[in-house]
Amino acid sequence: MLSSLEGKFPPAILALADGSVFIGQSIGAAGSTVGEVVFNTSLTGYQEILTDPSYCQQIVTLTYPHIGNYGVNPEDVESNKVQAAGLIVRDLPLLHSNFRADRSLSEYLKAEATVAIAGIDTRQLTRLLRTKGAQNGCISALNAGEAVTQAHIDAALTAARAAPSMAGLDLAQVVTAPASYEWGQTEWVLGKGYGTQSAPRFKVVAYDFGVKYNILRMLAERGCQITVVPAKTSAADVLAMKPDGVFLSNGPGDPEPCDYAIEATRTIVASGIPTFGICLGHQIMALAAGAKTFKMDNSHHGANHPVKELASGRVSITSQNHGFAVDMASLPDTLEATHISLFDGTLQGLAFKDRPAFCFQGHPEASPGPHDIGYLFDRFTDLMAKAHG
Ligand SMILES: NC(=O)CC[C@H](N)C(=O)O
Repeated sequence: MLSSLEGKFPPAILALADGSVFIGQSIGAAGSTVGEVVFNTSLTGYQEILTDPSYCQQIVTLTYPHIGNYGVNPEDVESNKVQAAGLIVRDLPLLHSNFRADRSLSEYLKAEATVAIAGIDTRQLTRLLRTKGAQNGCISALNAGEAVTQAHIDAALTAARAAPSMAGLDLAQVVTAPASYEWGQTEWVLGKGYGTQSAPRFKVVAYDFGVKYNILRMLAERGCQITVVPAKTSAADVLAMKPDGVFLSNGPGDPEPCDYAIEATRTIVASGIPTFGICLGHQIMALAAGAKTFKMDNSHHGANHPVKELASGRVSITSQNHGFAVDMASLPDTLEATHISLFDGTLQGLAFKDRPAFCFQGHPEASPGPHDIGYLFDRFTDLMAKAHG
Protein backbone atom coordinates (compact mmCIF):
# COMPACT_ATOMS: atom_id res chain seq x y z
CA MET A 1 0.00 0.00 0.00
CA LEU A 2 1.53 3.29 -1.11
CA SER A 3 -0.43 5.63 1.08
CA SER A 4 -1.67 5.83 4.65
CA LEU A 5 -4.41 8.08 3.32
CA GLU A 6 -6.23 5.29 1.48
CA GLY A 7 -9.74 4.85 2.83
CA LYS A 8 -9.55 8.17 4.70
CA PHE A 9 -9.91 10.40 1.64
CA PRO A 10 -11.81 9.91 -1.64
CA PRO A 11 -9.84 8.63 -4.63
CA ALA A 12 -8.21 10.95 -7.16
CA ILE A 13 -6.56 10.47 -10.54
CA LEU A 14 -3.60 12.32 -12.04
CA ALA A 15 -3.43 11.88 -15.82
CA LEU A 16 -0.64 13.33 -17.95
CA ALA A 17 -0.77 14.22 -21.63
CA ASP A 18 1.82 11.48 -22.34
CA GLY A 19 -0.68 8.83 -21.14
CA SER A 20 0.76 8.30 -17.63
CA VAL A 21 -1.85 7.71 -14.94
CA PHE A 22 -1.40 7.85 -11.17
CA ILE A 23 -4.10 6.94 -8.66
CA GLY A 24 -4.06 8.52 -5.20
CA GLN A 25 -6.33 10.32 -2.76
CA SER A 26 -8.14 13.63 -3.03
CA ILE A 27 -7.01 15.94 -0.21
CA GLY A 28 -8.67 19.10 -1.56
CA ALA A 29 -11.87 20.02 -3.34
CA ALA A 30 -13.78 17.51 -5.46
CA GLY A 31 -13.81 18.10 -9.21
CA SER A 32 -11.14 18.32 -11.84
CA THR A 33 -8.43 20.74 -12.88
CA VAL A 34 -5.95 21.00 -15.74
CA GLY A 35 -2.62 22.76 -16.09
CA GLU A 36 1.04 22.42 -16.81
CA VAL A 37 2.49 19.99 -14.27
CA VAL A 38 5.74 21.24 -12.74
CA PHE A 39 7.75 20.21 -9.70
CA ASN A 40 9.10 22.39 -6.92
CA THR A 41 11.92 21.11 -4.71
CA SER A 42 11.44 23.49 -1.75
CA LEU A 43 11.27 21.66 1.58
CA THR A 44 8.87 24.17 3.11
CA GLY A 45 6.72 27.06 1.94
CA TYR A 46 3.74 25.23 0.44
CA GLN A 47 1.44 28.08 1.36
CA GLU A 48 3.63 30.71 -0.31
CA ILE A 49 3.95 28.47 -3.38
CA LEU A 50 0.20 27.82 -3.68
CA THR A 51 -0.60 31.55 -3.46
CA ASP A 52 2.18 32.71 -5.84
CA PRO A 53 0.36 34.14 -8.91
CA SER A 54 3.20 32.93 -11.14
CA TYR A 55 1.72 29.42 -10.71
CA CYS A 56 -1.54 30.39 -12.46
CA GLN A 57 -2.58 27.47 -14.71
CA GLN A 58 0.18 25.24 -13.33
CA ILE A 59 -0.28 22.13 -11.19
CA VAL A 60 2.53 22.01 -8.64
CA THR A 61 4.17 18.79 -7.51
CA LEU A 62 6.12 19.16 -4.27
CA THR A 63 9.07 16.78 -4.18
CA TYR A 64 9.47 16.96 -0.41
CA PRO A 65 7.43 13.95 0.78
CA HIS A 66 5.56 15.31 3.82
CA ILE A 67 3.51 18.35 3.00
CA GLY A 68 1.09 19.92 5.45
CA ASN A 69 3.05 19.28 8.68
CA TYR A 70 2.73 22.83 9.93
CA GLY A 71 -0.78 23.53 8.68
CA VAL A 72 -1.86 26.84 7.21
CA ASN A 73 -1.96 30.33 8.71
CA PRO A 74 -3.47 33.63 7.54
CA GLU A 75 -0.08 35.35 7.21
CA ASP A 76 2.12 33.32 4.86
CA VAL A 77 0.24 34.15 1.68
CA GLU A 78 1.78 35.75 -1.39
CA SER A 79 -1.55 36.94 -2.81
CA ASN A 80 -5.21 36.93 -1.77
CA LYS A 81 -6.00 33.35 -2.87
CA VAL A 82 -4.61 30.02 -4.03
CA GLN A 83 -3.32 30.66 -7.56
CA ALA A 84 -1.91 27.25 -8.53
CA ALA A 85 -4.29 25.16 -10.62
CA GLY A 86 -3.72 22.14 -8.38
CA LEU A 87 -1.37 20.42 -5.94
CA ILE A 88 0.35 17.02 -5.99
CA VAL A 89 2.04 15.61 -2.86
CA ARG A 90 3.39 12.27 -1.70
CA ASP A 91 2.00 12.28 1.81
CA LEU A 92 -0.23 14.53 3.88
CA PRO A 93 0.48 14.14 7.61
CA LEU A 94 -2.83 13.71 9.40
CA LEU A 95 -1.74 15.92 12.27
CA HIS A 96 -0.36 19.39 11.78
CA SER A 97 1.36 21.47 14.42
CA ASN A 98 2.41 25.09 14.50
CA PHE A 99 1.55 27.92 16.86
CA ARG A 100 0.46 30.12 13.95
CA ALA A 101 -1.68 27.50 12.20
CA ASP A 102 -5.42 28.05 12.15
CA ARG A 103 -6.33 24.99 10.04
CA SER A 104 -5.00 22.02 8.15
CA LEU A 105 -3.73 22.10 4.58
CA SER A 106 -6.61 19.86 3.50
CA GLU A 107 -9.21 22.21 5.05
CA TYR A 108 -7.53 25.16 3.34
CA LEU A 109 -7.49 23.47 -0.08
CA LYS A 110 -11.19 22.67 0.23
CA ALA A 111 -12.04 26.23 1.31
CA GLU A 112 -10.06 27.58 -1.65
CA ALA A 113 -11.77 25.13 -4.07
CA THR A 114 -8.35 23.75 -4.99
CA VAL A 115 -8.11 20.23 -6.37
CA ALA A 116 -5.20 18.25 -4.91
CA ILE A 117 -3.93 14.69 -4.97
CA ALA A 118 -1.79 12.88 -2.39
CA GLY A 119 -0.53 9.34 -2.06
CA ILE A 120 1.21 9.05 -5.41
CA ASP A 121 4.87 8.34 -6.13
CA THR A 122 6.12 11.89 -6.59
CA ARG A 123 9.69 10.62 -7.23
CA GLN A 124 8.49 8.68 -10.27
CA LEU A 125 6.45 11.69 -11.43
CA THR A 126 9.39 14.06 -10.96
CA ARG A 127 11.73 11.78 -12.94
CA LEU A 128 9.16 11.64 -15.71
CA LEU A 129 8.83 15.46 -15.82
CA ARG A 130 12.60 15.81 -15.60
CA THR A 131 13.17 13.42 -18.52
CA LYS A 132 10.33 14.47 -20.78
CA GLY A 133 10.04 18.14 -19.78
CA ALA A 134 6.89 19.90 -18.64
CA GLN A 135 3.66 18.00 -19.36
CA ASN A 136 0.09 19.10 -19.24
CA GLY A 137 -1.99 17.13 -16.79
CA CYS A 138 -5.38 16.74 -15.17
CA ILE A 139 -6.24 15.93 -11.57
CA SER A 140 -9.68 14.42 -11.25
CA ALA A 141 -10.81 14.24 -7.62
CA LEU A 142 -13.81 11.99 -6.99
CA ASN A 143 -16.47 12.29 -4.30
CA ALA A 144 -16.45 10.21 -1.12
CA GLY A 145 -17.85 6.74 -1.85
CA GLU A 146 -17.01 6.88 -5.58
CA ALA A 147 -14.61 4.36 -7.10
CA VAL A 148 -12.19 5.01 -9.96
CA THR A 149 -13.46 3.65 -13.29
CA GLN A 150 -11.86 3.47 -16.73
CA ALA A 151 -14.29 6.21 -17.80
CA HIS A 152 -12.87 8.55 -15.13
CA ILE A 153 -9.34 7.79 -16.31
CA ASP A 154 -10.21 8.32 -19.98
CA ALA A 155 -11.92 11.64 -19.21
CA ALA A 156 -8.85 12.82 -17.24
CA LEU A 157 -6.50 11.84 -20.10
CA THR A 158 -8.67 13.68 -22.61
CA ALA A 159 -8.73 16.80 -20.42
CA ALA A 160 -4.94 16.68 -19.95
CA ARG A 161 -4.40 16.46 -23.71
CA ALA A 162 -6.84 19.31 -24.40
CA ALA A 163 -5.12 21.75 -21.98
CA PRO A 164 -3.40 24.69 -23.73
CA SER A 165 0.36 24.91 -23.98
CA MET A 166 1.97 27.50 -21.70
CA ALA A 167 3.97 28.84 -24.67
CA GLY A 168 2.14 31.81 -26.17
CA LEU A 169 -0.16 32.36 -23.15
CA ASP A 170 -0.43 35.88 -21.73
CA LEU A 171 -1.53 35.19 -18.15
CA ALA A 172 -0.33 38.48 -16.62
CA GLN A 173 -3.64 39.94 -17.79
CA VAL A 174 -5.49 37.19 -15.92
CA VAL A 175 -3.91 37.76 -12.50
CA THR A 176 -3.15 41.50 -12.49
CA ALA A 177 -4.97 43.88 -10.12
CA PRO A 178 -8.12 45.35 -11.73
CA ALA A 179 -7.21 48.87 -10.57
CA SER A 180 -4.30 50.76 -9.02
CA TYR A 181 -3.84 50.69 -5.27
CA GLU A 182 -1.42 51.96 -2.65
CA TRP A 183 0.66 49.39 -0.79
CA GLY A 184 2.16 49.98 2.59
CA GLN A 185 -0.65 50.70 4.96
CA THR A 186 -1.91 47.14 5.10
CA GLU A 187 -1.70 44.55 7.79
CA TRP A 188 0.69 42.56 5.61
CA VAL A 189 3.42 45.12 6.09
CA LEU A 190 2.65 46.63 9.45
CA GLY A 191 2.56 44.99 12.78
CA LYS A 192 2.74 41.29 12.00
CA GLY A 193 6.44 40.82 12.42
CA TYR A 194 6.92 40.70 8.67
CA GLY A 195 9.07 43.76 8.42
CA THR A 196 8.24 47.31 9.15
CA GLN A 197 7.49 50.24 6.96
CA SER A 198 10.42 52.63 7.02
CA ALA A 199 9.71 56.30 6.60
CA PRO A 200 8.99 56.69 2.88
CA ARG A 201 12.06 57.84 0.97
CA PHE A 202 11.14 56.83 -2.56
CA LYS A 203 8.02 56.84 -4.64
CA VAL A 204 7.84 53.61 -6.62
CA VAL A 205 5.32 52.51 -9.20
CA ALA A 206 5.07 48.71 -9.31
CA TYR A 207 3.61 46.98 -12.35
CA ASP A 208 1.47 44.07 -11.20
CA PHE A 209 1.88 41.15 -13.60
CA GLY A 210 1.08 38.81 -10.67
CA VAL A 211 3.12 40.43 -7.91
CA LYS A 212 4.06 38.51 -4.77
CA TYR A 213 3.34 40.32 -1.50
CA ASN A 214 6.85 39.73 -0.19
CA ILE A 215 8.34 41.82 -3.00
CA LEU A 216 6.16 44.73 -1.92
CA ARG A 217 7.00 44.10 1.75
CA MET A 218 10.73 44.15 1.00
CA LEU A 219 10.44 47.36 -1.02
CA ALA A 220 8.35 48.95 1.76
CA GLU A 221 10.92 47.89 4.36
CA ARG A 222 13.47 49.88 2.38
CA GLY A 223 11.45 53.06 2.44
CA CYS A 224 9.48 52.71 -0.79
CA GLN A 225 6.02 54.16 -0.96
CA ILE A 226 4.42 51.95 -3.58
CA THR A 227 1.60 52.49 -6.04
CA VAL A 228 0.71 49.15 -7.62
CA VAL A 229 -0.68 49.52 -11.16
CA PRO A 230 -2.44 47.05 -13.49
CA ALA A 231 -0.39 45.27 -16.16
CA LYS A 232 -1.75 47.36 -19.03
CA THR A 233 -0.97 50.78 -17.53
CA SER A 234 0.76 52.90 -20.17
CA ALA A 235 4.27 54.32 -19.77
CA ALA A 236 2.80 57.82 -20.09
CA ASP A 237 0.48 57.22 -17.12
CA VAL A 238 3.34 55.84 -15.04
CA LEU A 239 5.73 58.67 -15.92
CA ALA A 240 2.98 61.20 -15.14
CA MET A 241 3.05 59.95 -11.52
CA LYS A 242 6.68 61.16 -11.38
CA PRO A 243 8.03 58.08 -9.59
CA ASP A 244 11.60 57.78 -8.30
CA GLY A 245 11.67 54.23 -9.61
CA VAL A 246 9.61 51.67 -11.48
CA PHE A 247 9.33 48.01 -10.51
CA LEU A 248 8.22 45.23 -12.90
CA SER A 249 6.83 42.20 -11.10
CA ASN A 250 6.94 38.46 -11.49
CA GLY A 251 3.98 36.78 -13.12
CA PRO A 252 2.63 33.69 -14.89
CA GLY A 253 2.69 32.61 -18.52
CA ASP A 254 4.84 33.45 -21.51
CA PRO A 255 6.47 36.94 -21.52
CA GLU A 256 6.48 37.22 -25.33
CA PRO A 257 2.76 37.96 -25.89
CA CYS A 258 2.83 40.76 -23.26
CA ASP A 259 3.47 43.35 -25.99
CA TYR A 260 1.74 46.15 -24.01
CA ALA A 261 4.18 45.65 -21.12
CA ILE A 262 7.20 45.29 -23.39
CA GLU A 263 6.36 48.56 -25.09
CA ALA A 264 5.73 50.44 -21.83
CA THR A 265 9.00 49.09 -20.40
CA ARG A 266 10.96 50.29 -23.43
CA THR A 267 9.74 53.85 -22.85
CA ILE A 268 10.23 53.73 -19.08
CA VAL A 269 13.80 52.40 -19.27
CA ALA A 270 14.68 54.91 -22.03
CA SER A 271 13.42 57.75 -19.79
CA GLY A 272 16.31 57.10 -17.41
CA ILE A 273 14.15 56.31 -14.36
CA PRO A 274 15.68 53.59 -12.15
CA THR A 275 13.93 50.35 -13.11
CA PHE A 276 14.05 46.90 -11.50
CA GLY A 277 12.40 43.72 -12.77
CA ILE A 278 11.94 40.30 -11.21
CA CYS A 279 11.24 37.07 -13.12
CA LEU A 280 8.49 37.90 -15.67
CA GLY A 281 9.55 41.55 -15.18
CA HIS A 282 13.15 40.54 -16.01
CA GLN A 283 12.00 38.72 -19.15
CA ILE A 284 9.91 41.72 -20.22
CA MET A 285 12.87 44.08 -19.71
CA ALA A 286 15.05 41.80 -21.86
CA LEU A 287 12.40 41.65 -24.61
CA ALA A 288 12.05 45.45 -24.45
CA ALA A 289 15.79 45.75 -25.15
CA GLY A 290 15.54 43.42 -28.15
CA ALA A 291 16.67 40.11 -26.59
CA LYS A 292 14.72 36.86 -27.06
CA THR A 293 13.10 34.47 -24.58
CA PHE A 294 12.48 30.74 -24.93
CA LYS A 295 10.58 27.98 -23.14
CA MET A 296 12.97 25.84 -21.10
CA ASP A 297 12.96 22.03 -21.29
CA ASN A 298 13.46 21.87 -17.55
CA SER A 299 11.94 24.74 -15.68
CA HIS A 300 13.33 26.02 -12.36
CA HIS A 301 11.16 25.75 -9.24
CA GLY A 302 12.92 25.45 -5.90
CA ALA A 303 14.66 27.22 -3.07
CA ASN A 304 18.24 25.98 -3.39
CA HIS A 305 19.39 27.15 -6.80
CA PRO A 306 22.97 28.47 -6.84
CA VAL A 307 23.39 31.64 -8.89
CA LYS A 308 26.70 33.36 -9.61
CA GLU A 309 27.17 37.09 -9.89
CA LEU A 310 29.64 37.41 -12.76
CA ALA A 311 31.36 40.65 -11.65
CA SER A 312 32.19 39.51 -8.10
CA GLY A 313 32.15 35.72 -8.37
CA ARG A 314 29.75 35.76 -5.41
CA VAL A 315 27.44 32.74 -5.31
CA SER A 316 23.98 33.05 -3.79
CA ILE A 317 21.53 30.28 -3.03
CA THR A 318 18.27 31.48 -4.51
CA SER A 319 14.58 30.81 -4.85
CA GLN A 320 13.46 30.14 -8.42
CA ASN A 321 10.16 29.76 -10.25
CA HIS A 322 10.28 30.06 -14.02
CA GLY A 323 9.67 28.04 -17.17
CA PHE A 324 10.90 30.61 -19.67
CA ALA A 325 14.35 32.20 -19.84
CA VAL A 326 16.20 34.92 -21.70
CA ASP A 327 18.42 33.57 -24.48
CA MET A 328 21.99 34.57 -23.60
CA ALA A 329 23.02 34.49 -27.27
CA SER A 330 20.34 37.04 -28.17
CA LEU A 331 21.54 39.87 -25.89
CA PRO A 332 21.92 43.19 -27.71
CA ASP A 333 24.95 45.42 -27.06
CA THR A 334 22.92 47.54 -24.66
CA LEU A 335 22.56 44.66 -22.17
CA GLU A 336 25.12 43.01 -19.94
CA ALA A 337 24.69 39.57 -18.33
CA THR A 338 25.19 39.97 -14.56
CA HIS A 339 24.18 36.57 -13.11
CA ILE A 340 24.03 32.96 -14.31
CA SER A 341 22.50 29.77 -12.92
CA LEU A 342 25.11 27.30 -11.69
CA PHE A 343 22.63 24.47 -12.29
CA ASP A 344 22.33 24.83 -16.06
CA GLY A 345 24.23 27.98 -17.07
CA THR A 346 21.09 29.87 -18.08
CA LEU A 347 20.92 33.63 -17.74
CA GLN A 348 19.81 34.91 -14.33
CA GLY A 349 20.50 38.63 -14.30
CA LEU A 350 20.85 41.57 -16.65
CA ALA A 351 21.84 45.21 -16.47
CA PHE A 352 21.32 47.94 -19.06
CA LYS A 353 24.75 49.41 -19.85
CA ASP A 354 23.60 53.02 -20.34
CA ARG A 355 20.51 53.20 -18.10
CA PRO A 356 19.94 52.70 -14.33
CA ALA A 357 17.94 49.55 -15.02
CA PHE A 358 18.55 45.92 -14.06
CA CYS A 359 16.64 42.70 -13.52
CA PHE A 360 16.80 39.23 -12.05
CA GLN A 361 15.28 35.93 -13.17
CA GLY A 362 15.03 34.31 -9.73
CA HIS A 363 13.29 35.54 -6.60
CA PRO A 364 15.30 37.85 -4.31
CA GLU A 365 12.17 38.14 -2.14
CA ALA A 366 12.36 34.36 -1.55
CA SER A 367 9.12 33.44 0.19
CA PRO A 368 9.86 30.63 0.38
CA GLY A 369 13.61 30.45 0.21
CA PRO A 370 16.92 31.89 1.33
CA HIS A 371 17.55 35.63 1.38
CA ASP A 372 21.13 35.52 -0.01
CA ILE A 373 20.27 37.68 -2.98
CA GLY A 374 18.05 40.19 -1.16
CA TYR A 375 20.88 42.67 -1.84
CA LEU A 376 19.24 43.36 -5.21
CA PHE A 377 16.51 45.35 -3.45
CA ASP A 378 19.25 47.54 -1.92
CA ARG A 379 20.74 47.96 -5.38
CA PHE A 380 17.41 49.36 -6.56
CA THR A 381 17.12 51.82 -3.68
CA ASP A 382 20.79 52.80 -4.20
CA LEU A 383 20.00 53.63 -7.84
CA MET A 384 17.06 55.78 -6.73
CA ALA A 385 19.19 57.50 -4.07
CA LYS A 386 21.89 58.22 -6.68
CA ALA A 387 19.33 59.62 -9.13
CA HIS A 388 18.26 62.04 -6.38
CA GLY A 389 21.87 63.29 -6.25
N1 LIG B 1 7.86 33.69 -11.48
C1 LIG B 1 7.75 34.28 -12.67
O1 LIG B 1 7.60 35.50 -12.80
C2 LIG B 1 7.70 33.37 -13.87
C3 LIG B 1 7.88 34.06 -15.18
C4 LIG B 1 7.36 33.25 -16.35
N2 LIG B 1 5.95 33.01 -16.18
C5 LIG B 1 8.11 31.95 -16.45
O2 LIG B 1 7.57 30.91 -16.16
O3 LIG B 1 9.27 31.94 -16.82
